[in-house]
Amino acid sequence: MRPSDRSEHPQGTRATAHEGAATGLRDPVIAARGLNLVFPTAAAPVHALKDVDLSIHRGEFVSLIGPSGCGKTTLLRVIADLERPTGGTITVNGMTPDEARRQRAYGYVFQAAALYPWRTIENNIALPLEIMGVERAEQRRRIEAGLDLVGLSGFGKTFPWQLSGGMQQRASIARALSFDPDLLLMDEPFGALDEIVRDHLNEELLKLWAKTDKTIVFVTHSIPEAVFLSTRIVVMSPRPGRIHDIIDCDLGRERPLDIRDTPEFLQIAHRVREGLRAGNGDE
Ligand SMILES: Nc1ncnc2c1ncn2[C@@H]1O[C@H](COP(=O)(O)OP(=O)(O)OP(=O)(O)O)[C@@H](O)[C@H]1O
Repeated sequence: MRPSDRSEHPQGTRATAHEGAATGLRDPVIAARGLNLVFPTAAAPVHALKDVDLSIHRGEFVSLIGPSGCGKTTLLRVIADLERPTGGTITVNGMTPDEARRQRAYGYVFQAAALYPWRTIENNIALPLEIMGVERAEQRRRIEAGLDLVGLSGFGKTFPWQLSGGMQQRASIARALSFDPDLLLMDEPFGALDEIVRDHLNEELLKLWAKTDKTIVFVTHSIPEAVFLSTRIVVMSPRPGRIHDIIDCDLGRERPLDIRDTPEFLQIAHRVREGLRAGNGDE
């Protein structure tokens, strides 16, 4: 771990050891330093992000958790170049977010599946490939691989409305992965789904992550979801939006659903809950 990263763990010490061991000295995929974002509004400026320092390394699964309005989505949108910070610096794959977006360094999965209803599932997945000018045969190959990866083989010719909410979200994940980005940004992708479907998709996402070694940044409101999925959990607090704690989640890569009943899991969940409480109390 480099000295400059120490400020990222305001209250955590375990995270420090883990990050060093797991990631060595490789350049971070995402490096935010002193990041600030103030939205000018008619009423009063909103300090959506304040002094955010965060490094995310290749192959990590990092969740952003915190109460409504703490800046989770804003941080994800800054990484994706959908918002511009008003202070500090951020790099994505060593580039500015603008360059990273142009080079299609990431796939983005929104809260709602956001599939085009007039396109079949395979044509939705093909959309980024069409925009990139990928030739037809290669498009076909990638569509099939994408459908297979998210367990939707055989559903390519259906329309979004013919699929359940969970299947639609899988299709949107396949679309985000169609051009094989190393980085996947996911904004509460399973928030609207019922618990059983969500559990299942959490398991599927973990398998996909293990298989592809992507770097994933995942926004959630759910403590169990964050602990189940993540290698690190960034606990954020609101007004202004900032990082309250970064918690190491060293449960190994193989995580069956019943890991959620183990003392290790419950201990991490407890720490996240405490962090959320303390962060809210700081207001
Ligand atoms: N375009 C905007 N203009 C003005 N204020 C904004 C804008 N986008 C976000 N905000 C404000 O910035 C703050 C952070 O919003 P953000 O959506 O990032 O929070 P969040 O943690 O993702 O919340 P939620 O969990 O409800 O999605 C909030 O106070 C929000 O109202």
